[in-house]
Amino acid sequence: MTTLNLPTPLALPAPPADEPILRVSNLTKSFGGRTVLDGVDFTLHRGSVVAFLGANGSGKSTTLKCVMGLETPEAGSIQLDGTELSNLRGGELTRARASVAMVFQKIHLVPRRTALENVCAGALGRISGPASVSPMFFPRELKEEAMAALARVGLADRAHEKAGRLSGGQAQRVAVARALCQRASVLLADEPVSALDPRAAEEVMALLAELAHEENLAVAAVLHQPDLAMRHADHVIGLINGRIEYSGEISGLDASMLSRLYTPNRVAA
Ligand SMILES: Nc1ncnc2c1ncn2[C@@H]1O[C@H](COP(=O)(O)OP(=O)(O)OP(=O)(O)O)[C@@H](O)[C@H]1O
Repeated sequence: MTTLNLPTPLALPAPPADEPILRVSNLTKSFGGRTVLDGVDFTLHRGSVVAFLGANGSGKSTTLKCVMGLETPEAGSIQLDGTELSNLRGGELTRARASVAMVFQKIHLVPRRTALENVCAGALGRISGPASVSPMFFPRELKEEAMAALARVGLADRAHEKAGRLSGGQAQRVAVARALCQRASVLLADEPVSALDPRAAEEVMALLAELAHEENLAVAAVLHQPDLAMRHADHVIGLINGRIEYSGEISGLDASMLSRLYTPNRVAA
């Protein structure tokens, strides 16, 4: 029989409720000798949306990739739920990272699989046995959880549609449902709405904000649309040349700061 192996929680005391779930300090990264992140510090809290703004090449994506382990920083600290990730190895690191999900501009769904099967795939990190190799063997309780996630993003009626037949906005919502099925507590979204039309972009950002506020997720989204950040983010981080130039409430982001953030970087991407 297929078993759902829930990850064993790390034996760490739960941080107080007002502690950040993610604390990044002094993140430093270079490519080919060129510094692209220069001492980046920020925190993410449950129940809140942080938007990363900045010109092309300012280091927004690299910041998220370092947190996800897709890039390795030269220096800095990344603490997830109070645990320094660089101190973890093997299964412990995998389990810690399982609480962070990523949503990309280029939506990574398997087009020939149904929306439901794609959402179930969010649980692959905790499944063993035949279900880990074929959706045919996904257990009933996983399908129910995936169905609830699809309902949460407003797509229960498309559960059995092949992902390749969904619109861009629907596909991105399926990707968000997959993150819910992963049971992530941090959702990193790298330009999640850049490929969507304005209405779908608005809907996806509204959904991310709703999930942050109602499901207590910590959401960080790289955006190229300051207006979307103004409507949906609780906090904004503005990067210039790999340094944080602005970190604060959306209300403090005035026209002159926005214009500075979007002055082309010294070395553009
Ligand atoms: N794998 C890589 N190899 C070499 N340089 C890279 C790599 N990834 C990113 N860079 C460089 O690092 C800098 C920051 O890139 P990054 O993608 O983080 O910027 P960004 O702010 O997300 O830009 P954009 O808005 O264009 O996506 C850019 O100059 C980019 O060319």
